[in-house]
Amino acid sequence: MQSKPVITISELTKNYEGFHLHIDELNIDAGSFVGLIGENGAGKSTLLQLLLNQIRSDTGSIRILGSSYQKNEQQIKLKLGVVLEKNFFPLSFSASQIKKMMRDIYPSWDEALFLTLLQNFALPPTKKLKEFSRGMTVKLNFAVALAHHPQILFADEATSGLDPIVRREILALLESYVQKQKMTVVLSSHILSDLEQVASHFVFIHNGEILLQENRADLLKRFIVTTKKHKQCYQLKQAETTKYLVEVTGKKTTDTRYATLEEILLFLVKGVKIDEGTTI
Ligand SMILES: Nc1ncnc2c1ncn2[C@@H]1O[C@H](COP(=O)(O)OP(=O)(O)OP(=O)(O)O)[C@@H](O)[C@H]1O
Repeated sequence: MQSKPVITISELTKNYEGFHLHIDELNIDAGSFVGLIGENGAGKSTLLQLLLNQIRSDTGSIRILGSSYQKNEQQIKLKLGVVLEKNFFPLSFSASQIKKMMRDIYPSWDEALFLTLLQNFALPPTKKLKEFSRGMTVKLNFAVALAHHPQILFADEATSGLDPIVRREILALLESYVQKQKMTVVLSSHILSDLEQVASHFVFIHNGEILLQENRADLLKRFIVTTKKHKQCYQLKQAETTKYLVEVTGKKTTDTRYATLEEILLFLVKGVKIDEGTTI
């Protein structure tokens, strides 16, 4: 059965000097874990800011949970969880003080869940944020974002600068919310190996446009890496060997392997597409 989209974008544009974001169409279904990926300056944060109504688009429309910000901003925002790269809570606050603040904002605030998350993350309730490490701060921000049962969670580069163990802990938690509660996650990250493990869909932005949107299972089975040149392939010259990315047409042979997400993106952006008849 097809899920209903919880995010619908059509003909969205946003212009800055020297940068143009243009998204024809993007639909994100409930219960998806979307990895938003792209090079520095590709437009990931701009798209997330538009999705959160932090900036206005020049043209086009965004519908979140079947409604628009023009009509229902407050109701929509109460159903969203947000974790950004920078912490936005006062550093003089403790987790307990943040808890008091959040329960006045969110009618769906779940105090028991928040305390459980603090405990699971081993976060002290009374220590001030200014005494937290980066990892502790990020965990707290996720605990706050999850404790009001958001239907969609947006995270922009939130796990950058964290060690792999903390990142895995956070991603596994998000994965469990997606699977058990059909929460939708849209998470931007440059750590492609993380996303390769947890994301169910990838949206790849390049120069302000969506170059690729595909589900994980299809994308990671679509390309193989080989050292043999094929008639139609992407070539990436590296220091020692030249590797080719080939779209899978038949069976994968034993001398090839599936491309990683990082290789696919690197080949698509930096690789040279070799068409039939081209000599290299
Ligand atoms: N407020 C702004 N005013 C002018 N230009 C902006 C503004 N915000 C973003 N831009 C420009 O929009 C482009 C996309 O930036 P954005 O932050 O969306 O990229 P990103 O994909 O999130 O990059 P990164 O991975 O480096 O965080 C950049 O060229 C940036 O300079």
